[in-house]
Amino acid sequence: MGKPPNLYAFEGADDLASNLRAYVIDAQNSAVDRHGVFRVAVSGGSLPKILAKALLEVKDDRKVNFDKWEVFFADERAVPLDHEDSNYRLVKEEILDKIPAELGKPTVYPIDVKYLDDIQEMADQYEQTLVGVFAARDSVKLPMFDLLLLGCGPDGHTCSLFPGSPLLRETDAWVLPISDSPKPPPKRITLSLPVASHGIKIAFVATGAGKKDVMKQIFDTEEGRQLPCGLINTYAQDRVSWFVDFPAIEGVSFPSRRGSL
Ligand SMILES: O=C(O)[C@H](O)[C@@H](O)[C@H](O)[C@H](O)COP(=O)(O)O
Repeated sequence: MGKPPNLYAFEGADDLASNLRAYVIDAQNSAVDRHGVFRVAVSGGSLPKILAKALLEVKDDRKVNFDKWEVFFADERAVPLDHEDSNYRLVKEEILDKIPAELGKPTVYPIDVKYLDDIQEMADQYEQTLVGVFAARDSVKLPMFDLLLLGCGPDGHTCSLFPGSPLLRETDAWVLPISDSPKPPPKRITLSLPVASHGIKIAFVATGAGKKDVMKQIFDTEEGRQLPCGLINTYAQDRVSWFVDFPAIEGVSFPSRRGSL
């Protein structure tokens, strides 16, 4: 038995956002001290809006140093970048377009839309992007993000890794195509489970009563530990922190720290 993940629960969105902010800025500062940049992978879904609140709305005296950020997509839908299903578009509209000039500009790595009709090629190209940034594949086994910011679906999926998917068994590729995602749209690319579990820090954000059944499964049952989010908890242990609100953990027995980090 390793060290369990951290589960932080907050009464409201403001509290969650200010604690998420503190956590992200700590991760940013240690990454910048370590290697001069902050490499982050983000998901779609409800996460970008909550992250925007944490990074851009909460006021305190600590600085989000966007100049040092390199932003990647933990998963992305195979659609044009201005399409309403695009995670890039979501992150751009919620966060990138709203960053005030004095906080600097992140470097962003979207998918290459040349390959919309060939998602295997799109996944391979995105993997090559990671290779270019994180070092050659033969010199590092897996890319190590400083922080992965992930969501959790009501079925326990994360990134575009869905329960029972053969993609969960992939041990070699860093980025995988999926053509039959149960959550629309069907065609996507996603980080593989080993990459998603390998971050220096991994944060899940899950809010609302719609998540309470899956949270109970993931934290309180053996079956739930086999779901994609549960597998990341098992592999990454206390490198994982969950930021949730009270409705999302109603009935969960696993101990949570309430109110602050
Ligand atoms: O592109 C996607 O579909 C997302 O990356 C996906 O993995 C998301 O994070 C979860 O479905 C949770 O979404 P919610 O936070 O909206 O429930």
